[in-house]
Amino acid sequence: ALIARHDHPTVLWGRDAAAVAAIEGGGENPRYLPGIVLPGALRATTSLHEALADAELVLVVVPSHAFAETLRALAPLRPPQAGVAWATKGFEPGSGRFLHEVAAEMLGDEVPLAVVTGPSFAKEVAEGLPTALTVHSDDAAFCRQVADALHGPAFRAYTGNDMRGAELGGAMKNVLAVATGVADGMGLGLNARAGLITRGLNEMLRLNIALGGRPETLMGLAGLGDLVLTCTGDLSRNRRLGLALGRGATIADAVREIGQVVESLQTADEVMRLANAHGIELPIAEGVRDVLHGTVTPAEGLARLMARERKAEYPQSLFG
Ligand SMILES: NC(=O)C1=CN([C@@H]2O[C@H](COP(=O)(O)OP(=O)(O)OC[C@H]3O[C@@H](n4cnc5c(N)ncnc54)[C@H](OP(=O)(O)O)[C@@H]3O)[C@@H](O)[C@H]2O)C=CC1
Ligand SMILES: O=C(CO)COP(=O)(O)O
Repeated sequence: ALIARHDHPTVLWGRDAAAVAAIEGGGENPRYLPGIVLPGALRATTSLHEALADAELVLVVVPSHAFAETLRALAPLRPPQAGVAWATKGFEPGSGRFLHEVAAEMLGDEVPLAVVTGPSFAKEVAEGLPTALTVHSDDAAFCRQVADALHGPAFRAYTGNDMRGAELGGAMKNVLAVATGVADGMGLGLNARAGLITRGLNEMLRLNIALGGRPETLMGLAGLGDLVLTCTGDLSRNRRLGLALGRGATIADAVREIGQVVESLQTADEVMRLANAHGIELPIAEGVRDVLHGTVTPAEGLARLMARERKAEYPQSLFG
């Protein structure tokens, strides 16, 4: 909708014929964006072939568990001129690979790739509310092309060249949003929420540095920006999962009630796999992983965090 509003001929592909018909015929996505009038210029189709014909840019926005299969389907249909960007947040479930690694393997090293990420609830973007996010790519020209398509009167698209850091931020904030949701659901107060956000940012920074990433990416829209949004905004599905668990709901009931993708359910495992592989302690992310697996209750998770030894806030500088 955003790109179509910027006068780019835009074709949305979806697999649900009824949803596609509602968008194409009625200008509305009744399940995911009810009541929001989509631009008349936005086309929709169930044919990936039709969606990709003549495309100059492909933007993938499926959940992380569907990322690889979607790239596999689009790879043979992608016009040679079209680079591939994605707004998906997470890792490849099971392998923990970064999505830019999956994309490079499936599409080949010569295809321009970009990560679109930052604090951007879909509903607010669709409503035309002011939003700022960031596009990261190793290909500067493609990065500018993606940012230009998104940038407009109500949308600021920044650019960068740290795909790894940008993807790590988008993935980790979903896990940390569950933690603040749990704390708020348990009624632990505003101090606890601010403490979790700040120490959560510290977990992002430490893992990113262990992976060889740049701290400024995590201090920007891809990290801190999205962390604050998702840890405080009740539009976040990951935060809502935490809220429900903190109030005593079961995971199954909470997920059913939310009715949309909750990326942390997969990402928490992959974040901890990455952290363990690099010998990095992430007590908040680990607590979320264990609560999501049901091996620890929210109260036990809290007790575990509070019982940790006192230590320096920054044992060593993160900024060199
Ligand atoms: N919503 C948001 O505010 C933001 C979301 N993101 C990220 O975007 C990604 C998608 O999230 P979001 O759109 O919100 O999730 P939703 O749960 O709202 O929607 C998921 C969409 O992906 C489709 N889908 C799921 N699996 C497949 C598949 N195998 N093949 C094709 N289509 C599939 C669904 O189709 P169907 O209805 O047929 O199941 C549906 O249209 C996530 O990684 C999320 O973190 C990033 C920024 C903001
Ligand atoms: O990524 C998002 C906003 O930037 C959406 O967050 P949730 O997936 O938690 O709803």
